[in-house]
Amino acid sequence: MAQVFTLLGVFIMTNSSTSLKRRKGQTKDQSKSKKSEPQVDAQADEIRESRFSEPLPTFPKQRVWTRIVVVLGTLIVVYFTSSQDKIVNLAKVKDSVNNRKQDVNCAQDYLDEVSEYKGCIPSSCGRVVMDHVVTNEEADLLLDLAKRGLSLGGGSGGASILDLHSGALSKGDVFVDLYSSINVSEIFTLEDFALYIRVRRKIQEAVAMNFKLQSDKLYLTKPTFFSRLTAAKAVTPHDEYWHPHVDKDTYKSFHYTSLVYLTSYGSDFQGGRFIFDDPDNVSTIVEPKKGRVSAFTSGKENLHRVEKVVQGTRYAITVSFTCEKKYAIADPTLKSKKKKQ
Ligand SMILES: O=C(O)CCC(=O)C(=O)O
Ligand SMILES: [Fe+2]
Repeated sequence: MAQVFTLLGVFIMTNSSTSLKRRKGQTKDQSKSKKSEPQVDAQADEIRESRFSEPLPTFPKQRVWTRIVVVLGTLIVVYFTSSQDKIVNLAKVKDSVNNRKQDVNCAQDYLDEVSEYKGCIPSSCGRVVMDHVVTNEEADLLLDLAKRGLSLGGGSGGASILDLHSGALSKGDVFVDLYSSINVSEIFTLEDFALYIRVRRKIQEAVAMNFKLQSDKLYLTKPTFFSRLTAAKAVTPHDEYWHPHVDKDTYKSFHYTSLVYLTSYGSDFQGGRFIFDDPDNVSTIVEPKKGRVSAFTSGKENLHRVEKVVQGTRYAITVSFTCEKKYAIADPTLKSKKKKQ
């Protein structure tokens, strides 16, 4: 706003000096005409003198005020429009990207923490989008897996999750343990787990490559889950997925977050874009697309949110990695999930 007032001040000063010049100019002209008409009588001189000593006529004053109003209005519009979001599209659905990376400065606390893990320190913090790590076929199979699992539960609000590791599944307003109520081999196959493990390993390699890490210094960590988002009204706070958050604040163990999208923005659902809320009101947007992987450092440098889904169903997998071995989790296996008696 300071700029607005500075500009306004400059404008008013410019305007008053113009008025002054105009008045000076008038005096000069008058003296010129005096020289060319030496016989002007005393009465006319008196009238001229009294005209110059009078206040300025009202017409220029109106012009000044009109200009002030116009300039002020323009500056206010400029001020408010410039304080609105600036959009950066990191990856749109129509794009097909290999490794589209955007570097950002690491948050100091993230850097301090991660610096303790040799081989797990990013070359720079940031985000990367990759459309060729997970194939379309793998994405379709993972989508089918997610639908099968979620068909046994499903939240009453707009967000449902399925965690293949723990068996946590949204059901109504709560989470249930899927593996305690069913024999897992009734719904999932060995191939499902093999696919899940293959995909998560490919993602781990891709994260390591893009952030220049040693892949074996990264460990899968929890929670790692499938998500299904719809436009249904939120029932519990868990349904409010659209709030800006920092993954590392929510989950202490996270150092790298990755997302695999199983459906596409624009065709399978509307809304639901992934947004990094960057400094200076910049919104950096990733449009979810089937098979697209988005990965980022999990610190405060990557504050983010998911837009509300307004139509359709959005499926994704959150796959998270840590540098801290004690937070590592094993890959899920079909065998270890037995129906509890
Ligand atoms: O599904 C997404 O795009 C992001 C989800 C997310 O922010 C999270 O799981 O922490
Ligand atoms: Fe997140």
